[in-house]
Amino acid sequence: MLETVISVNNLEKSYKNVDVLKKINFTVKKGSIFALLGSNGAGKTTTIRILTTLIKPDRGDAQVCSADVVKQGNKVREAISLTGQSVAVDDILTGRENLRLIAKLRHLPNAKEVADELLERFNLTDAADRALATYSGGMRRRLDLAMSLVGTPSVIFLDEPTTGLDPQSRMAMWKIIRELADGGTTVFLTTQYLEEAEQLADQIAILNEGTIVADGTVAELKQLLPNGHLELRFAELDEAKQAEVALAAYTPVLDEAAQIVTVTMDGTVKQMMAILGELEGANIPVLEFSQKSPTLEDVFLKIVEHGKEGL
Ligand SMILES: Nc1ncnc2c1ncn2[C@@H]1O[C@H](COP(=O)(O)OP(=O)(O)OP(=O)(O)O)[C@@H](O)[C@H]1O
Repeated sequence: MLETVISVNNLEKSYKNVDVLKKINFTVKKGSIFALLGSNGAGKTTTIRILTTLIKPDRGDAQVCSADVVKQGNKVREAISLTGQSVAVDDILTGRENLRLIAKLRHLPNAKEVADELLERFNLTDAADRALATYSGGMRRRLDLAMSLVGTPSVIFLDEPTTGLDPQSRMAMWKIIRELADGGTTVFLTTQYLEEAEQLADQIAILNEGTIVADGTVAELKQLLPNGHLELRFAELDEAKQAEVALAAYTPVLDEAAQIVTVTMDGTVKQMMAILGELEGANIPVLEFSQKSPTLEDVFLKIVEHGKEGL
């Protein structure tokens, strides 16, 4: 069985009268990618700040690499690195100088080699001797991540690693993150992009109003929302409108421009046949239909809207 690298137990944190974290619990396995999802202000950064020893919880405890984040902060800090939302690198120095500086600060004997190897790995060799001020957003993020890998930490915390990146840079970042996990590094990331969590994460936890409302693999989370959708397209808008009336029992949504009616269903063949039979009986010809499984976004929105009990 895979080793647990992060363990969070009944963690609580409040600021004045705001209860940011209310007894949260989760565990993260070695070499996995864990994504913490939540709306703005849900408490994601607060969780990361506690796990990286920047702030202390009010109650509960957490261990990272078997060390307690409050009582053994030094041990935790030796095992981790944190890459924040704001890029914490020096603009006047070059990429290479930034990396060497960090390697020296970490007392690595081979700072030059470490910097060269990371520049190569992050595809920054060509820009290595340019001042950082000339780097694009994607290059800065790559350098930021490269800097956090100096000293080969066991666990890396990435707070919204791809916010503001274009699709190409985002995919390059995803590739690097996957490679890190494949190499045995545990990755803890927060993201506002559900697609990012769906693409990358082995395990996802959804934080809502200070509570973990869902925790599992993408497939497990999707099972929380068994309902799927059936999209029915019609040749004429008039037919689509008739279908909307005929299928009133299935909460239809009409897209007039596309002449598509989307209905909610339980995903069974029986119900699909009942829906199509209904239209057949009413003499409304369907041009084409397709079944849609719930996306992670559907699950997230539903949970955030209604809480887990409302699913
Ligand atoms: N130092 C502080 N003092 C008072 N309130 C704070 C402090 N830090 C965070 N908060 C509040 O705690 C709540 C959670 O903040 P946090 O930054 O953890 O959320 P988040 O999920 O990371 O949000 P975002 O996606 O916007 O970054 C917010 O309501 C925030 O205003």
